[in-house]
Amino acid sequence: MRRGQSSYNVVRELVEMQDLRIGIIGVGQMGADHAERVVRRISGARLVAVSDPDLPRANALAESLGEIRVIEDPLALIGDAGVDAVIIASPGFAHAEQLMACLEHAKPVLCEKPLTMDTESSLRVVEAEHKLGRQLIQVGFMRRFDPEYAALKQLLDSGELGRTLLLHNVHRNKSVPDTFRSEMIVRDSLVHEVDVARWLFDDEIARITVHAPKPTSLVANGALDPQLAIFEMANGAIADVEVFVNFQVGYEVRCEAVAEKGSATIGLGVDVLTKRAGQWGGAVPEDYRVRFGTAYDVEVQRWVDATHRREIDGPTAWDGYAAAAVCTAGIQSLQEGRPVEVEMARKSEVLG
Ligand SMILES: NC(=O)C1=CN([C@@H]2O[C@H](COP(=O)(O)OP(=O)(O)OC[C@H]3O[C@@H](n4cnc5c(N)ncnc54)[C@H](O)[C@@H]3O)[C@@H](O)[C@H]2O)C=CC1
Ligand SMILES: O=C1[C@@H](O)[C@H](O)[C@@H](O)[C@H](O)[C@H]1O
Repeated sequence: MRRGQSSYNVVRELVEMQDLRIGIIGVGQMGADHAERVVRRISGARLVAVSDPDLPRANALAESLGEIRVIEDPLALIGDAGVDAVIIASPGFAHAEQLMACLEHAKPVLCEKPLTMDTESSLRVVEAEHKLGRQLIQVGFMRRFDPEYAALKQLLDSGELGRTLLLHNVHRNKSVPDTFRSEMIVRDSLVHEVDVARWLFDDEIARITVHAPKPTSLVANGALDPQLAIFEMANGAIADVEVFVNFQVGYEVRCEAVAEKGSATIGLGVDVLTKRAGQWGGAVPEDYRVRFGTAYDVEVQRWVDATHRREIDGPTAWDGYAAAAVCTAGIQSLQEGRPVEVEMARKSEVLG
């Protein structure tokens, strides 16, 4: 014990020494949300650094959350000896380079989806991680941690309803920025259902068709919105997905699984059903941060806990790669107006 130091402080310091020291890259909407989560709700970890090319934004966030360093260069944050683990919440185009740097420095990383922007770079990431002989990358497909999705997965896996034959999905955002084009709807939004279908069916998507009905007149950037996607799973099951990112009303995510002996639906929002002033109904969440707040909390807490054990506990780099391959085929389908086979390396050939 140092002179003048209380035993309480010694214990506190020991606890803090064991905390995972997290650095966050990209502190826009999602990164700022994760920063607040790590500071206020996650145990066994503390936020020590942030990085964002928008320095005023990074400075303002760091100041509002306490003693947090701002490291201008994201690669310097990854290499910093005071950072044990990284959350990547930069835009998708920056992920490949930042993930490779995390692998180079052997830093565990929770990377927001998409893993990278294309199949080839995603595969390079998978291969680089495999070479290290340790899984360091977890991908931010947070729906796997949502209590409703988790209950649905458990029910389907129990076999109580027989084999699952179909999934009907709805994915609607209130609105997105003007820069959100047709391809982004596939890569940034539909990618969640790509992961959900692979996860719930425990199977790969063999073929994808993305249809573009007459677009909403409420976006002026030429985006094909809404889109209707059909995933044909390798084992013959089918999932359909409506993605509509300028729905105006609010955020809605639903999934109905149809099985041999019954069906199960999540995302009805029935827990907020109210009756008042001669009307009945409930609130529609504004966005994903509201609808999936618990899922993000569980995702980050389980990632922190697993990182302490030198493991990951969630979607792997392979899952990110598979999703990238499906989205690449999906974009081709959207452009060519036909079903497209998904081209993917064999898992056993890449991972042994
Ligand atoms: N899991 C989920 O439900 C969600 C995931 N996301 C994902 O999170 C990531 C970030 O998305 P948003 O926060 O919505 O975007 P955003 O545009 O709100 O924030 C991105 C931030 O990254 C910064 N940035 C730009 N280039 C950078 C670089 N090269 N290195 C580091 N930072 C850089 C920007 O200045 C900005 O502050 C994306 O991968 C996105 O797909 C976003 C929303 C929800
Ligand atoms: O990941 C997300 C956003 O990037 C995307 O833009 C939204 O469509 C999704 O609902 C949200 O979960």
